[in-house]
Amino acid sequence: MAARDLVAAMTPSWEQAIYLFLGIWSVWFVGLSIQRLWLSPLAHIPGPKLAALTRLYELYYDIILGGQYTFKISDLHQKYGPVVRISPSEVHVKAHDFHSELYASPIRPRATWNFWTRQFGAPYNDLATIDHNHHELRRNTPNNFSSNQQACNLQSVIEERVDALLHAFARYSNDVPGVPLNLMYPFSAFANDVINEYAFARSDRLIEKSDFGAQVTDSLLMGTRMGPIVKHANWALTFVNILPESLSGRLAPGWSGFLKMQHDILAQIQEIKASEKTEKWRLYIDHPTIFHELLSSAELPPEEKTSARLAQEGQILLQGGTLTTSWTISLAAFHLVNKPSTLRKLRDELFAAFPDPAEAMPLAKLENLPYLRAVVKESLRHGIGTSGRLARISPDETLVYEDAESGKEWTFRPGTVISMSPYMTVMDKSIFDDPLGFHPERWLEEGETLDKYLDIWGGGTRGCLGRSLAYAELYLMLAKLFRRWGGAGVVDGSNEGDRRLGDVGYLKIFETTTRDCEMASNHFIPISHKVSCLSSRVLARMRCADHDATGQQRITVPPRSLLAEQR
Ligand code: HEM
Repeated sequence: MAARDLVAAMTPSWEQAIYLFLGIWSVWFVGLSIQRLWLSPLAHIPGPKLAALTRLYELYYDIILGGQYTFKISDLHQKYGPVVRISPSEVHVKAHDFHSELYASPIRPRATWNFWTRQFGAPYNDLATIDHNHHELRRNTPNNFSSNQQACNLQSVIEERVDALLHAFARYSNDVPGVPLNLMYPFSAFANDVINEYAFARSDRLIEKSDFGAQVTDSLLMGTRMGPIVKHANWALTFVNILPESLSGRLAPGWSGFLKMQHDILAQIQEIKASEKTEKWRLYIDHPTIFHELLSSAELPPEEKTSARLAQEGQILLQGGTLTTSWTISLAAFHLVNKPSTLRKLRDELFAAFPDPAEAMPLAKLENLPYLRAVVKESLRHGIGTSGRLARISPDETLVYEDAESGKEWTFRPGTVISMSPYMTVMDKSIFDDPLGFHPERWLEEGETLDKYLDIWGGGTRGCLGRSLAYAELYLMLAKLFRRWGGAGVVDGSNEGDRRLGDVGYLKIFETTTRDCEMASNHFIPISHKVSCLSSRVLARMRCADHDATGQQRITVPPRSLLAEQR
């Protein structure tokens, strides 16, 4: 009896329990605040106190306002200078001359940060690998795979898909003349087919589908839109993953398509694994898939060759290889048609270099056409690449940044999380005059001096793996498209463009303005305005030349059968 009384006396009431909890929480909160605001090695870095105190500050801009933190960080730099503390453990630097110091050469190890890599939802992937040496090990095999030489070797694969797309454009404009087409989908189908063919030696041939496989693009976009949520609340991904697929597909629109992509990749890996040491494996010698490369690598230990890990490599290749490139091509097409003076110059150059439209277009020759090269660079600048920041940690080297303007020196201890954003360089007025304008000429006038500011590929040993492939796709697509198709201004607006005898057709802009194409939010890749209807990023009405409603120029049109013969 006495013991029971003692237990009862010691058991706190609900009220007491709440006070106890609040007391402990307050002590913890005060301690944490003192540590973050005054004792942290980052305490001397300027920035908003709230950002230094809690990650909820970043969450507010990322999730509540929807991908707005990049813009907020820009504002913070205006207020606090080139070095700003943007979260309890992250410093952001806006100073291009620090880029080579932060991203550094391979002999200066750079790790990355697990909070930052969570957004990719693929923790075993190369891009998400934290440790420098581990990343090197994983990266080494696909690095050989994605060399310049490999992109050249696969020129025929890329060209075949470009031709297929131009054929699909002609078919579309004949079948439904004047009906607008959202160009993002066909260009995304193109990039997706190429990366599938390039890395997995197979293709869903989205270009041939009547809607250009729009669901695949939407699923990939949905994956990137989940990024900020997964970064701040990683459990959300675990939760969605443990739900039955029929339910998770309904909760997150586009998720079913994303899961299908993952299943397809896994199925292919299992098929390839099963074919090891058989005749089928040998059939791939001419065009090995990334999985053949990884599985036969002598450097990679068995734990690096599990199906789950390989599937994540495949997933990031598909995501990285589709949306970035296709968005850049969409922007190039939009801006060229929207600014006829640039289209005219490009077409003059293409017509002079390739008098016969059916002539082969070797990549090496295209890369040496100055105006085309300038158009590609300007489009990449507008595309930004990854609109988010790229974080690095120097594990054992102290980094120093000296602000030339103020003479102030900043020292970052080993282990400090430091990030920079390509967006802030490529949209910097002091480097690129009228940064939102489309001016390929700047790359001709200022020669190679601007090249170092086009840092959209990231840097150091972790820089983009698909750079050569992306360049090859951009050159071939833009050259072939605008050698055969002209531009005709804006639907219900100006008819000014560039239409020439022999053109297969022309592109006209439909309900899209330059502002619509500007970055409106960051979901690791830039998402443009018209956020509510992502699908309307760039619209172009297409017509084969005989459907020319303006009557300005009647051009003999190749009938569909002739188009097919030309190929
Ligand atoms: C316009 C086109 C593209 C742009 C602007 C771009 C940009 C980038 C950037 C900024 C990074 C992060 C680099 C870093 O952390 O320093 C990256 C990584 C990556 N990209 Fe691209 N990318 C493009 C196209 C492609 C293509 C076509 C592929 C497919 C082969 C690809 C595959 C990858 C992969 C696998 C990584 C991770 C590399 C690693 O961590 O080792 N990208 N890309």
